[in-house]
Amino acid sequence: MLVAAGAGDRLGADRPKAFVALGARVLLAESLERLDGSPWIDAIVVAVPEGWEEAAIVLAEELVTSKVAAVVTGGASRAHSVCAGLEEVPDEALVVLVHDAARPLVDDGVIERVLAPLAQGYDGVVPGLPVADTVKRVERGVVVETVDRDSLVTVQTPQAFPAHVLRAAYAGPLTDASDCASLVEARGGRIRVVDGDPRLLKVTTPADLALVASWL
Ligand SMILES: Nc1ccn([C@@H]2O[C@H](COP(=O)(O)OP(=O)(O)OP(=O)(O)O)[C@@H](O)[C@H]2O)c(=O)n1
Ligand SMILES: C[C@](O)(CO)[C@H](O)COP(=O)(O)O
Repeated sequence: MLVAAGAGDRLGADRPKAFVALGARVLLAESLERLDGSPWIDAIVVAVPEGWEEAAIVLAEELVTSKVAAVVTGGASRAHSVCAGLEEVPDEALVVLVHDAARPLVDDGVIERVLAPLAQGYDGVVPGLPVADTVKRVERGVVVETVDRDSLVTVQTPQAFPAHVLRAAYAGPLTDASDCASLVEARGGRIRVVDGDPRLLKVTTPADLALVASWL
């Protein structure tokens, strides 16, 4: 599943983030084409903002993608968009991989890394990166604690789950979960972390967009 229904307020563009230019085409095109070309992926459900469904269908046709099973209207939060996408995931799917369109530079390396540990019985697998900076907990502008960063990672997508585990997690309250794994964790699920990739940077600000464009 490719979630692309965010507004992109922090990017400050005149259109939803998935449809801003990245190089010669739109941001959504990059991850869509990469997932479509992956031998590990059979079907793709794309969630886009209301009013952008037709644009996404046209884009998929222009890219000559062959695996787009459905384009759905996303929701008010990422979790609601994932929920909408899950409705269209084929019943026979055993594994669901959820990826942010805002991370265009997805490749088969990270897809293989998140899929492999599922065979060992994990309830989910996420790519993570070590924290490079010192981390402090702050209250009203004053440091209250310097946090031990050795056990911390920042988490990326794609995130992979057995389909029944992800469906069960999204059948309950969505809370304000910022990623899929946190809903699985809340039900006691065991999530494995594998190596992420700095080039899987999430395009959030204009500086991120310029950086990712320079890597293309
Ligand atoms: N209602 C939402 C919100 C986010 N996303 C997707 O979730 C991913 C991560 O979201 P992020 O880029 O962090 O947030 P945006 O809502 O897109 O950006 P902003 O918070 O700046 O508005 C993106 O691919 C985004 O399209 C989504 O499908 N539906
Ligand atoms: C899912 C995610 O990309 C994992 O890092 C991230 O939580 C989404 O960010 P958001 O800003 O909370 O939408």
